[in-house]
Amino acid sequence: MSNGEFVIDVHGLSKSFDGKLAVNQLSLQVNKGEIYGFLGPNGSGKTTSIRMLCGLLTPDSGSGTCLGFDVILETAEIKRQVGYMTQRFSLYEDLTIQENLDFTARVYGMKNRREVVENSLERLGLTQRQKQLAGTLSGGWKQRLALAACMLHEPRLLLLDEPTAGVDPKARRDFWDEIHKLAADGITVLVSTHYMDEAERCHRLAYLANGSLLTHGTATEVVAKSGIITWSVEGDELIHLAEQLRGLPGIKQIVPFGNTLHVSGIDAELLHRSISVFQEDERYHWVRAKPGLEDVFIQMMDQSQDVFS
Ligand SMILES: Nc1ncnc2c1ncn2[C@@H]1O[C@H](COP(=O)(O)OP(=O)(O)OP(=O)(O)O)[C@@H](O)[C@H]1O
Repeated sequence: MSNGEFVIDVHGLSKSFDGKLAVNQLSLQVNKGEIYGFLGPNGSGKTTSIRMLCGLLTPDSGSGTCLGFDVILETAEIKRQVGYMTQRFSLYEDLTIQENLDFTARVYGMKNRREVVENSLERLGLTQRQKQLAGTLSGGWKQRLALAACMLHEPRLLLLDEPTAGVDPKARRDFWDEIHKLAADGITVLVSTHYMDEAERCHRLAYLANGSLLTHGTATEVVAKSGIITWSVEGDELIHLAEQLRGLPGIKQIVPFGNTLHVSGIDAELLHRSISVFQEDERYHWVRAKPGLEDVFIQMMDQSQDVFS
């Protein structure tokens, strides 16, 4: 890699579609062997960012490198060397498992195709089922097959766009174990997700809203930077309590969490003043809670809607 340091190193990437800004001045640095999470609501620009990084979309402005190659001038090299798993797995449902892998190996122009596909089938434990149509596999197996397909050419960078959407929790956990193994082998992974548990499994993460990167860092740093203060309350008829709390000074959000409500704000004193009346009510039990990523991201989503709506 020419920059010798970052696997992804881009500055000020922007992209508009029909005059509407989809990604606004994205700057991002990702280290080798790092699992970097991309979070944000639907339409926030995650896919567009990933496509600019792997050379499928040309940025309107900005510059940088991916795997040491220029994201504007050397896109052919980048495309050859990244593994890109698109949303909905991009498998051909009416081709067999073996044919899907073979097709991908052909796309990458691999010379030792047969051997590579056979090895991949064996690693997946799908040799016996290689003639089965990909469309008949379960969601978890489709996902494993798609990951195997984008790993055939041994990329050093994986770009995974919502790889676990609609997959059951066991398959998601297995998938993340696999991702961590790959990262331990030095493969860098950029992964977009809507799942908070997955966000917590990333080494670092970024949150996008309306095309702009609002925050980034480790999960702990992101929570600490947000300055959010959260109280958790237990008791009966929390739904009525929520109605009474909504809109009071200092209360920015009220979110049900199982049998509790999380009541959060940024101004500790104002928040405390607003909830103090209800703290005296013996029907409720209040404790200061450790805010999680979900509290922070809900808050960010609300803020960005305030700004952009
Ligand atoms: N090819 C395109 N033509 C026109 N508009 C597009 C195109 N691709 C993306 N957009 C728009 O750009 C914005 C960002 O979309 P993008 O798909 O990057 O978001 P996302 O964060 O990946 O969303 P999701 O979580 O739903 O996948 C959206 O408003 C989307 O409609």
